[in-house]
Amino acid sequence: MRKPYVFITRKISREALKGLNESFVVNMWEYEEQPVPRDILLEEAAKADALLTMLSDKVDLELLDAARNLKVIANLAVGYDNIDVAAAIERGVTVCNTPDILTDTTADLAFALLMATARRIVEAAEIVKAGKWTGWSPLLLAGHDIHHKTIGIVGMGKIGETVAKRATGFDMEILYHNRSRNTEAEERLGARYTSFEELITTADFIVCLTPLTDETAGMFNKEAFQKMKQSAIFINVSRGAVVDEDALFEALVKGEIAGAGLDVFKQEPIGSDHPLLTLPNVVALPHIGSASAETRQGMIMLCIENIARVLYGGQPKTIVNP
Ligand SMILES: NC(=O)C1=CN([C@@H]2O[C@H](COP(=O)(O)OP(=O)(O)OC[C@H]3O[C@@H](n4cnc5c(N)ncnc54)[C@H](OP(=O)(O)O)[C@@H]3O)[C@@H](O)[C@H]2O)C=CC1
Ligand SMILES: O=CC(=O)O
Repeated sequence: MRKPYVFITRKISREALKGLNESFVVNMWEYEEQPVPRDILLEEAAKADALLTMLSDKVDLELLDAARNLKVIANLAVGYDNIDVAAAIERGVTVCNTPDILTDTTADLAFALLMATARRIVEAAEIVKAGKWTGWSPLLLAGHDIHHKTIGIVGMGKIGETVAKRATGFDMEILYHNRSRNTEAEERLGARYTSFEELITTADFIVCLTPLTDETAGMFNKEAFQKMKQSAIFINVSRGAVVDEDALFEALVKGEIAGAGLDVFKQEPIGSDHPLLTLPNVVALPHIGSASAETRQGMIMLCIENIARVLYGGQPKTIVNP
């Protein structure tokens, strides 16, 4: 009998594959930092019973139509906007992601980015390393206070709540906006539900943690940035496409807002000549929200477990139900 074929779209440790190797034929793209080329992905998908994908792999109709044997896609991310989930489900393919396991690590990064942007940590460190620190002065690199300010979280889900928990330690007032109220966060963290409009006009820190959907795409546009306080700092750890990056650039250049901390971009990797990267009040990171060694290892093991469960005919631990 043919053994099920599993294709992994990025190099991961062979050690992690032990649980799959006994029962399945496993193959992987052997590069850690380079995504699998599209033609190879399509060829592999055509043979695969299971795919372990990255958020940079586009799983669209073309791929799904080529993937006649495919039973499960395990995406190494909680976000799944890279996958046409409805089309996968229609074809009987189970889609899995990695919620929960990355929540704390991503919230740590979001809060670190907020702090780095507010307190100009990257600028300050660069000045010291470049030998440009000429001495102490009263307003040298004076940034914005974080404590006792108002944080507005758009997307108060698992990660949003965990960022809010960190904000309580800084005595911050917490506002949030979702499509539906999160009463648990209100009770546990003292968060207050507001409209999107109220949140963006009153918060000192606006933190985006929604998934990328048709509704959230471009939600931070010119109009939104114009409504923010001139002292506001915008933090995005969601997906780049929730932001109109030209509008953000304009808002920063015109001083309509004070700064931005960005872990995600519309085009990843962002080109080094992108206008946003020329601004001193932008802290830009290479999409590292969940990138701690422990969490990434846990995410890989969860994907492997999900694949094994589905190929053995069972239910995955974490399934995407849009
Ligand atoms: N930068 C990085 O490395 C990482 C980025 N992420 C991103 O963070 C996202 C959130 O993850 P997680 O917290 O686990 O997901 P959750 O599903 O737990 O939370 C998402 C939240 O967004 C809200 N939301 C959805 N649509 C809208 C909308 N149109 N307007 C306002 N709020 C909305 C949801 O509430 P409601 O349904 O009531 O609207 C929910 O509270 C991921 O989808 C991913 O894109 C995640 C991990 C790492
Ligand atoms: O961006 C990362 C994710 O897990 O989603």
